[in-house]
Amino acid sequence: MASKTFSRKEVSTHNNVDSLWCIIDHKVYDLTDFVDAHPGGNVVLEQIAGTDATDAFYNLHRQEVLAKYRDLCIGTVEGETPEVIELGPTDLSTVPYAEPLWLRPPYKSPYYNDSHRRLQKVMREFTNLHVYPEAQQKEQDGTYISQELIDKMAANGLLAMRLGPGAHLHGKELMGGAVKGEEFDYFHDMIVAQEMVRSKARGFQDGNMAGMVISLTAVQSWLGDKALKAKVNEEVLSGKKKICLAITEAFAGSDVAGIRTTATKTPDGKHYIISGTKKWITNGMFCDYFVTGCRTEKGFSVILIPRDDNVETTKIKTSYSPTAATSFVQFDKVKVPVNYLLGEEHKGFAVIMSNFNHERWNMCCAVIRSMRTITEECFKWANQRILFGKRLIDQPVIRQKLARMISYCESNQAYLEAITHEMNSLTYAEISKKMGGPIGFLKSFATRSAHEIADDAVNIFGGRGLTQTGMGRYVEMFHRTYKFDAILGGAEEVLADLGVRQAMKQMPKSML
Ligand code: HEM
Repeated sequence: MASKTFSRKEVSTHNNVDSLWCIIDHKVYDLTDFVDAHPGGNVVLEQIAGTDATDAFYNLHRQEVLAKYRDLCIGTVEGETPEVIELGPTDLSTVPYAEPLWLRPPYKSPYYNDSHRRLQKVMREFTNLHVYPEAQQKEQDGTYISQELIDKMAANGLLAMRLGPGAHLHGKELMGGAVKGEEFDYFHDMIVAQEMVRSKARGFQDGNMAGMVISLTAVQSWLGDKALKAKVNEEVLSGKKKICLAITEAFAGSDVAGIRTTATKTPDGKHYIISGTKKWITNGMFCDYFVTGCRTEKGFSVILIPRDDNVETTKIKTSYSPTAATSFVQFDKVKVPVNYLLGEEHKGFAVIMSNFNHERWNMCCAVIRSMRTITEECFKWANQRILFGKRLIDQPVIRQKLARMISYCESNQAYLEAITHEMNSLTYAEISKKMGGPIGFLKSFATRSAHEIADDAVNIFGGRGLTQTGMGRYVEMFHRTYKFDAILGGAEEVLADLGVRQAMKQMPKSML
C-alpha cells in the first residue's frame, strides 16, 4: 500500500473529473483515470468525488474489489488507521459461524487432533493461493482445469488424499509434511474436501478432478490385475492421465439396473466388445479412462475403458459452468482386454454400491461447507446493507432467516462428523455394508437444507442474489447449482428411500 498521507481537506479539493479522489476505509484513492472504466459508471464516482465514500462503497462492492484495484490507492488519511480486516491466506473468518465449531475458539471437539489442524491450515492456504484464483477464472471462461494446477496437487499428494484413507497414501509426506500418509483418516479427508470447496465455484469444483475422486477408488478396491492397477494409479495420481466414472445413461439415472451399454466377450474370451452411451459424465471431455457400468451376459459388470478412437465424447451444457467437462459418451465397439474388469463379472453392483459411499459422503462434506459460506455471505451482507434507514440485520425477519441458516449449518456439520467418526472406526467392507443408509440420509438431509439456505439467501440478497457479478455472485452461483448435490451420486428421494429400506431389513420379524 502507498505510504503517503493526506489531510481530509486536501482530499476534498480533488472533487472533479480532472482530479477525482475519494476516501474508502481511511485510505485515499485516485480514481481520475479509472472513472471511465468503472463498471458502475462515471456518474456515481463524480457524485462522491472528494468525499469519504466508505459506506457507499461497502453497500455495493465486495472487499476483494479493493484488493484487485489496490493500485488506485495512493495513501491514507493522516492520523487515521484502516479498520477493515483483510484476511491473510491462512486466516480464519472473523464472521460468527463462518467456520465449523472445531475451528472456532474456545470450542473443543473430540474428533480433531494436531495433524487435522495442520492440514486445515495448509489446505486453506493452498486453496486461497492456487485453487480459488483458477476456479474463478475457469468458471468465467469455461475452459478446463490447467495441467499446472493438477501438477501442483499431484506434487503435494493432494490427488491421492482425495481418494480417502488407504494404502495408496502410506509412506507419503502429504502437503509438505503436514500429515503422514499412515495417519490420514476420514477427518483429514473431510478437511481436504471442505477447504477446497471454498474456491466457491460449483462447476470448477467438479472440473477439478471430481471424476477421479469417484472412480479411481473403484480401481483401487476392485481391479484384480495388480500390475495394471499400479500403472493406472501411478498415471492418475501423478496427474499424467485423467479418469472418470461412467455409469448413468439417458435410459437410466439412479436406476443402475436399467442401463443398456453392453459388454460382450470375444469368442476367444480375451476381450470385451463394449457398445453403448453414457450421459452426464463429469470430466468425460478430458478423460483418458472411463470406469464404466455395462450389461454382461448374466448381469451387470464394471469395466475400466481406456480412451481410443472408438470412444467419442461430446459436451453437455448444464446449469453450472462448462469447466466441469460434463459429457455425453459413446462407446462404439470398443475392444478392452478382460483384465480391465473391476470385481467379479456379473457382480458389478457390489463395486458400484461400495464406491458410492465415499462419493456421497464426499459430496456431503462439500455441500455442507458451501452452505456455511453462503450463510457467511448473508451475515456479512445483512450487517452492512442499509435499507429504509437501518441495517438489514436490524429487521427481525432477516434474523429469523439467519437463525435457520446457522442451525442448518451446525446440525449438518455435527451429523457429518458423527458419521465420519463411524467411518473411521469401521473397515472398508463394514462401511460398504453398514453406512450406505446413514450416508444416504445425510446426503438427502444436507441437500434439503441446502435448498432452504439457497432460498433464504436469495431473498436476503434480493436482485444481487440473481446477478452473476458483484456482491451476490456466490449466492447466485449456489442457488443455481446446489441441485447438483441433490441429484448427482443418487437423487435425494432415492437416497432417503435407501436409508429406510436398509432400516426395514433390520426390523425384527416379530410384531413389536
Ligand atoms: C476504489 C474505488 C472503486 C472501485 C475499484 C470500484 C469497482 C467496481 C467494480 C469492479 C464493480 C463491478 C461489480 C463488482 O465487482 O462489485 C463496480 C460496480 C459498481 N460501483 Fe464501484 N468501484 C469503486 C468505487 C465506487 C463508489 C465510491 C461508488 C458509489 C458511490 C461505486 C458505485 C458502483 C455501482 C453503483 C456499481 C454497480 C453495482 C451493482 O450493480 O450492484 N463504486 N464498482
